[in-house]
Amino acid sequence: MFDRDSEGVRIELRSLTKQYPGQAAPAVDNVTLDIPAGELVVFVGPSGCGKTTTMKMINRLVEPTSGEIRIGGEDVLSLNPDQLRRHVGYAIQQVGLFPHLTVAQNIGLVPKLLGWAPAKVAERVEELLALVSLEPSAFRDRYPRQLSGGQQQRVGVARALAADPPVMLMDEPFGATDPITREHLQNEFVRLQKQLRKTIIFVTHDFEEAIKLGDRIAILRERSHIAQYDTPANILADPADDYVASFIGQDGTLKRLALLRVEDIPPAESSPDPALLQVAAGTTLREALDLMLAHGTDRCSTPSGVLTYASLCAAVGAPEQEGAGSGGLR
Ligand SMILES: Nc1ncnc2c1ncn2[C@@H]1O[C@H](COP(=O)(O)OP(=O)(O)OP(=O)(O)O)[C@@H](O)[C@H]1O
Repeated sequence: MFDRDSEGVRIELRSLTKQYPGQAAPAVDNVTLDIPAGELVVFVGPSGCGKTTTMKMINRLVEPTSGEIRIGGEDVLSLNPDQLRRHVGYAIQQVGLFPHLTVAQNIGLVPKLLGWAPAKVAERVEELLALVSLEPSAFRDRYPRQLSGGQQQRVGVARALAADPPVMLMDEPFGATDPITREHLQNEFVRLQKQLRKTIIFVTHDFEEAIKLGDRIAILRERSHIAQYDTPANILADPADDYVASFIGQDGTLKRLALLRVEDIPPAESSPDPALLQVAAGTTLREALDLMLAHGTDRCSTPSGVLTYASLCAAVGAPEQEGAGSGGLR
């Protein structure tokens, strides 16, 4: 199957349609989309617009009414659905851990089905627990009921990664956690994906989450019609229409600042200035702005030079406001 290589493979959806029996309109209507190898694509859209149906057709938990799906060039509809699902990682909000199996047994389920030797399964479980920041010795023998919601979701993500599939489908995998745990899981996930470069489809109705995680975002309307499919930066800079703009909301400028780091923009002066507020490389422009506001200054120094409030505004095409440095972007 397409997972000879555990790095991502391309997914192609062609005129994909799902008409549930007895429904007047299709839940997904004629969707065509290319998901490049190794990218994380987020589907965002309102409840009922068909995100989950679209995703579940890719691992054939839902059978398409018509259309084509290719993963790594292979025609998914001609594969055996059970075999297919062993090669596509799947993580969902409800986690779906088996209550009577330990954490290690839950994570090892698919590798075991694929016939891995027990020692290799055990080794993989240890590696994955460490990867999702759960201490193996403390967690491997617990049962799901002995874990917090956030810990269960991590085990869910570890299980989806277990057989090292090139494709992962994730349906609100962090949805059931409180905002702090959720942010922590998102940060870990961004770090993981930088290493793993899987092809991931990630469903959420949280646009902030989409911006944070997505290489690209597909903003969906009803019946999974694609309103815009582009990088977070391009969507924020140039929303296709009012519908897309309504997802971005009033604080589009702040969201764009959060996507750029201080080294990404031309400094106002090219040498650092030790007398100014010091901001480390890797800091986002939004964090730099917050620091400048907190220190009551409109200038800061980074390893690549001096940034000013005006240079931040110019970087995201925002009009510079009167009284620069006093919170004009807020
Ligand atoms: N098994 C089913 N039988 C009939 N209709 C269904 C079935 N599953 C989903 N639908 C309908 O298809 C449409 C799309 O549902 P889907 O779950 O894909 O949306 P979604 O965007 O994932 O929604 P949410 O964000 O609320 O999970 C909805 O109108 C839903 O009622």
